[in-house]
Amino acid sequence: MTIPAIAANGLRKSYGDKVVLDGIDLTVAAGTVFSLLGPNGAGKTTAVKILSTLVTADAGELWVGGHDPAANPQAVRAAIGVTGQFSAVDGLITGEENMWLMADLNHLSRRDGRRTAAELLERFDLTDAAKKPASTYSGGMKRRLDIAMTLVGDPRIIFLDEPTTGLDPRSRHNMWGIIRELVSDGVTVFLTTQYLDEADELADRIAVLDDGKIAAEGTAEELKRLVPGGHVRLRFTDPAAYRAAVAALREVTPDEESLSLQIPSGGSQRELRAILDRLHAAAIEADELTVHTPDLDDVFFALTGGTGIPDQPKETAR
Ligand SMILES: Nc1ncnc2c1ncn2[C@@H]1O[C@H](COP(=O)(O)OP(=O)(O)OP(=O)(O)O)[C@@H](O)[C@H]1O
Repeated sequence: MTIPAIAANGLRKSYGDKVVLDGIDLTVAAGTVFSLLGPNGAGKTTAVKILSTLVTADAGELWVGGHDPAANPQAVRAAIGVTGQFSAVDGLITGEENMWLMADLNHLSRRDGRRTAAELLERFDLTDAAKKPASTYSGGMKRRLDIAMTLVGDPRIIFLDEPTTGLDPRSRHNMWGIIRELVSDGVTVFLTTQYLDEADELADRIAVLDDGKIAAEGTAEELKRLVPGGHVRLRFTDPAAYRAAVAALREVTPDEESLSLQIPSGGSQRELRAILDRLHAAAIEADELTVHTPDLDDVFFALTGGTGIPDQPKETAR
């Protein structure tokens, strides 16, 4: 068995009376993306802070990059990079100067530091902005600079704490490309996010954090199999047709206001035909029929009672 890049066993942390992490177990294989998914305040940042040695745990066995963060924080720090809500970017100096500072902190020679900085600025499309103060950068540019600064130390494990929160769709997709590139270089990524589509898109494994506990853990596909979220949705413009359909079909969840109804379904041809046959037999014509397969939204709502996840565009209809 290979040694995991990150492991936690029974991780606990409270602030006063508030239990933030209530016995968390997780394992992250080297070279994979692990996503800790949860709503605001779920404890994601606290978990990152503990694993990256910024905060000490109350209890639990931890293992990061071959070391125990509590016993050997320096060794853990040498193996990891952290970017996110507590960004290291200094807005008063230029992007390039931020990179040079990082090179100094990593004890690179002046020559190596300048070369590495130039290469990373180029890689993250920041060469043109390199001589401008970082305070003038857009949100996406700041995040890219933050990651570039982290990579100066060539970490094998990177913690990305909500790397795309607040970014526009284009910058989000850029960031996803950067994360994929890191993984293709063999880096292990520990990603926290409140976005289900982000976890679905990037993560090899996902843990859903809710109320200080891991509510479920697995691949996106495994998590989706946990919930019977699949359904067919029919929409009508004619109220009479809508009412006739509600009467004609079985297991219907009607929504009077939108003149639509849902029928649980795995979306197979046979199931669809059964629905269409019934509509046909009753001479009812729906104005719209969509098939929805379960997605991480369904998983999340089933597991957590639907607290606090922001609205996201649903792209599951076909
Ligand atoms: N230093 C602290 N002192 C007291 N309470 C804290 C401290 N840090 C975090 N908390 C509390 O712990 C809980 C979890 O916070 P944390 O920042 O880990 O959540 P999160 O999942 O990262 O959420 P967000 O998406 O808002 O960053 C919150 O209720 C927060 O108020």
